[in-house]
Amino acid sequence: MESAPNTNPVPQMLHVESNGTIPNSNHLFSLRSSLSSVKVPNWNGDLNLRSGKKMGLQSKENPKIVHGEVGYVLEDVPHLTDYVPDLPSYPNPLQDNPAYAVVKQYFVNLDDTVAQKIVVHKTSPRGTHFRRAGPRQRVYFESDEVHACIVTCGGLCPGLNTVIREIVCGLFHMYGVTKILGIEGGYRGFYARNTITMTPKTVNDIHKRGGTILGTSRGGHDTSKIVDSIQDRGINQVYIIGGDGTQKGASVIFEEIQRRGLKVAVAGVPKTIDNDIAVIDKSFGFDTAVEEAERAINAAHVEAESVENGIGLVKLMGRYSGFIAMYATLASRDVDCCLIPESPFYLEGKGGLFEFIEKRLKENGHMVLVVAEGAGQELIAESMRSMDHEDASGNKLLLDVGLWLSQKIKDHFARSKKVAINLKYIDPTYMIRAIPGNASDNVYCTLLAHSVIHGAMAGYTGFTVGPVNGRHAYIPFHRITETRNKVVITDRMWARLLSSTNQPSFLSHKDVEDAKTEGEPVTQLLDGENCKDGHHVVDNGLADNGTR
Ligand SMILES: Nc1ncnc2c1ncn2[C@@H]1O[C@H](COP(=O)(O)OP(=O)(O)O)[C@@H](O)[C@H]1O
Ligand SMILES: O=P(O)(O)OC[C@H]1O[C@](O)(COP(=O)(O)O)[C@@H](O)[C@@H]1O
Ligand SMILES: [Mg+2]
Repeated sequence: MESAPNTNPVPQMLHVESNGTIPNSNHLFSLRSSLSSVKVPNWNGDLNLRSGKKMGLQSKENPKIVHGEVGYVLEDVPHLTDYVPDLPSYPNPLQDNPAYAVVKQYFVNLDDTVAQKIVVHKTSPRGTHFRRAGPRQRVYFESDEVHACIVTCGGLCPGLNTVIREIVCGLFHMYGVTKILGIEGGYRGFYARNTITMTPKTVNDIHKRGGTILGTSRGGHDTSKIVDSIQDRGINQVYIIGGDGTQKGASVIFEEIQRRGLKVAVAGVPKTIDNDIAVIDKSFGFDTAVEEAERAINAAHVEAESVENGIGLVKLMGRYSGFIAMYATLASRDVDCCLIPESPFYLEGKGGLFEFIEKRLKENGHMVLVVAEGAGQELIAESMRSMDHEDASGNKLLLDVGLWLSQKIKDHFARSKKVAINLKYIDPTYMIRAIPGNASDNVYCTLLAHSVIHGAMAGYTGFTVGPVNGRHAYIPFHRITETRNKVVITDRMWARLLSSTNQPSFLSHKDVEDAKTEGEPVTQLLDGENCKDGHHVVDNGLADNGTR
């Protein structure tokens, strides 16, 4: 354990040449040869990257966007050389690593980028791209200079320990980094808790455990205290694992570090069990959660079919997005009705839930309902106290739809006296996220860890890593925090679900039309995503698997 921060000074001055250029900026502009025009909005006016002029501090309001031919756009991530002067680079030590040296084309070409949209028309512009993740020929840290730290924030998710383990082992084995600290208990751990020294030995078997060995928390994001702690301890690589809230926090930390002119790479690994993080294909732990959710649905099915007029009701996580409920339903095939936040429903009257339950019980003698925790919140609010409560991170605190729905169904059938039902309610909420990652999530976590390490070592900062159409990319923080993925109820995946359960859509003609307009363009099935304002991505998050 290390308790007292050391005071290892790091460069504080932001050096700008008198002619406004940034030294060592060649790296940054390696794309320039292939670009017809390069436009960087708001960076001290409209400057041209070809001239290598200073770009100003980067932020959500001042993104690093590069335009190329035929509508090519690179939404780039910041690099330490953008604001730290005279940064030397070094050959990547992986060149001498026997495990990697034999791999043909192991290093990523500096000009490689990943397209956000892969389904295009003959006349489509090339569209938005992100920088491809992976090891570079040259790095901006020497192995013994690196002092890394890892922090986990927000809710738990299967695979957290695997990401931690692989960051530690990857830094150690690939880059020879030995100084790695674990920050305990989320963001507040930077200034209020001790740190843990981490080595491959101490993390050796943590991937077999659920949770995070570092602990986590909500709230407690005090930017200046966090950056003071980073600076005081001499930390120069910060690995931040967490969801949308965490990545917003990481973005603010990056901006403060940049403002102070510190040579510190800030890199995020996106985490959320709800799979609602924008841009990336899928978040780690999601598959594991769906698998575990299916076990609960199985139990509900067994209970329901064993009694007369049995109803099994399962509540699953999904605060704003119903991906877990949708995929668990699709995987199970035992579910008669799936309710998610994106699809409003109603209980009474023609086309309502009660009518459907009666019909299914008559047909089959039992039924299984799955409800995502964020579903029907407005309905509950009508019959219960106010719903405007928040947790320490500012997330909406939900009213318990599972208990509410159970009671409503029981009341309805008691009142109608038509059928005597036997309802079993299962709430596996925390069980699906407090488990270790499954095999495929563990491999995915390893790739995420490797990608994030390569990015930080190569001097990139202010980025999150994740697969975009199957290729790992470096994505600027703001792109994954400005919007969240939701199930598009006018998209094919939801149609598949409706056809597998044969449940009512609960939508009027007007609802369908409204949903289509919200998700413009209506050609989304061809595009594979809903794009608004150029980059508002709202799709089912599971691209590149041939399912769309
Ligand atoms: N807008 C924000 N700016 C700075 N920090 C934030 C912001 N939103 C959330 N955070 C911080 O990020 C951490 C995790 O956020 P939370 O929403 O609880 O989980 P998650 O990252 O999983 O979404 C908390 O410590 C919280 O204080
Ligand atoms: O009880 P907690 O820890 O606040 O977590 C509950 C919430 O966390 C989630 O799992 C997602 O949280 P994140 O924002 O951390 O990804 C939600 O589905 C759920 O509502
Ligand atoms: Mg969140």
